[in-house]
Amino acid sequence: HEGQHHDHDHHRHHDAPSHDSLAHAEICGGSGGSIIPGSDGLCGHGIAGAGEAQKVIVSDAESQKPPPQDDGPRYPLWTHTKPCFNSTKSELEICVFADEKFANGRGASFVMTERRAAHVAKAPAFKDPELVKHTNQDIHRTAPAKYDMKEIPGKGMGLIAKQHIRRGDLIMANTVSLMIDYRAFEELPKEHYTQLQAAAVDYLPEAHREAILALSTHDDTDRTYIQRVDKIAATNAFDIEPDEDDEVQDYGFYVVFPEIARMNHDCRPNADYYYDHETLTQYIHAVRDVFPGEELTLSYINPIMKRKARVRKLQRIWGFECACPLCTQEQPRVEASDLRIRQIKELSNELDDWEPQSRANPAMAELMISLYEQEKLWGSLHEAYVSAALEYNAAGEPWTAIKYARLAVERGMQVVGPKDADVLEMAKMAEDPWAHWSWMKRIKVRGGWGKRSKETEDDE
Ligand SMILES: C[S@@+](CC[C@H](N)C(=O)[O-])C[C@H]1O[C@@H](n2cnc3c(N)ncnc32)[C@H](O)[C@@H]1O
Repeated sequence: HEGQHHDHDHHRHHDAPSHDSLAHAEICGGSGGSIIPGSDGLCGHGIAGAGEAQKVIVSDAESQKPPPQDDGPRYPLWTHTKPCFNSTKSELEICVFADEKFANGRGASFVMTERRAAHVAKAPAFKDPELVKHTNQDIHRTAPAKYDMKEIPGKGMGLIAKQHIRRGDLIMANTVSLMIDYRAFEELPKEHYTQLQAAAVDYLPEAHREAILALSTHDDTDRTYIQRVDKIAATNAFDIEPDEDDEVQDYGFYVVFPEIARMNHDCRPNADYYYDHETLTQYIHAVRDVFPGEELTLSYINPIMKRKARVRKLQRIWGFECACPLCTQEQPRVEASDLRIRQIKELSNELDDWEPQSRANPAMAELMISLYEQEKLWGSLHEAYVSAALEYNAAGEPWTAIKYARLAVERGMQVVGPKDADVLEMAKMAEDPWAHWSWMKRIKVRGGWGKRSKETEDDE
């Protein structure tokens, strides 16, 4: 049951993760090395992040002026840049890059190539700690928590709401603690990437490191330090896709966030997550109202799967028997749910088809919304609203299109975030549906506005 990670393929990018959980499962787990890498002796002499910023610094040094406050990342950026290992398959060299000062002293560690670390370091969060001032309430709390961490029978620890949390409320947000380029698992032998992981954790400031080391390993097997860090990463990491400007698009990141890592799985969760590359932050919002005493949950897998597939995937990848309310209800209810899932998939294919032969129409999108509601897929509902906005607009009904575009924005902001492509597109459509590519689309392709289609004429 090695190599678990949060599979986020239910949000738009259905085929995006290039590494299915199993790919990592094969390389994670098992025996690790035994050396705990010490300090790399490079403290305080790290390399600069972006090339551009380096130029600014060089010219400042020449003119004896201090670097401008608002230009370029802090310098030196990295407090550690070692150890490094060369790939056995390519020219790549993969190292640990740690920044103890990141996010107002919380720190963050990266296992990646120097080039990719420089790309990540261009994120505004490195320049402007104000951006992440209110995140990371776990280690040095300045606001009361909305939950308590408690032992949950059969699940290890979990988070229990201690107050009413409204739909859309932010529950917590964490900046990256340990961010690993997926290529580390492909390019390096296990004994090397596990050493990099352990060193990366070692370089985090003490309280932060302790929070990571206290995380679940899923079982209590005896392990070396390096094996334990590897198992902690495998039990708690999320898959993060590369940002649009990243020159590496085929490999994402494997990322641990210690506070978020305490949330257990439910097939119909009350919270959802999205990652923002600019702030290097994972945000967790409630997708429905949560009452005091309820456990806060996320779905570790695509929730739009039939029961058997969900149970099998959770068992295979995470090693637990799903006992969530959806998986344990009586048979007639399970069957009704599975039928709805099947219909959602069929409708989704039809609605995604923009060729003239598609039968998609607004009623089909309305049915989709209803099925999502019946299934309590609150974290995915914005997808159905997007379909409805497109269908109404394509049918030439701008006001209903605007209504659904607004609903898609409102829901989408909480689960895929304000910078998500769908959310931005829906915001634009809500302003001017007539200028959107979908305007009259289903009518035009069927023979032009006002004209009867050839098929209808032939039928008569
Ligand atoms: C990301 S951690 C969640 C927090 C963890 N329970 C803890 O004690 O820190 C993932 C691990 O929690 C446990 N877990 C999560 N959801 C569960 C569920 N629905 N049923 C049983 N165990 C679950 C499994 O051991 C899984 O490997």
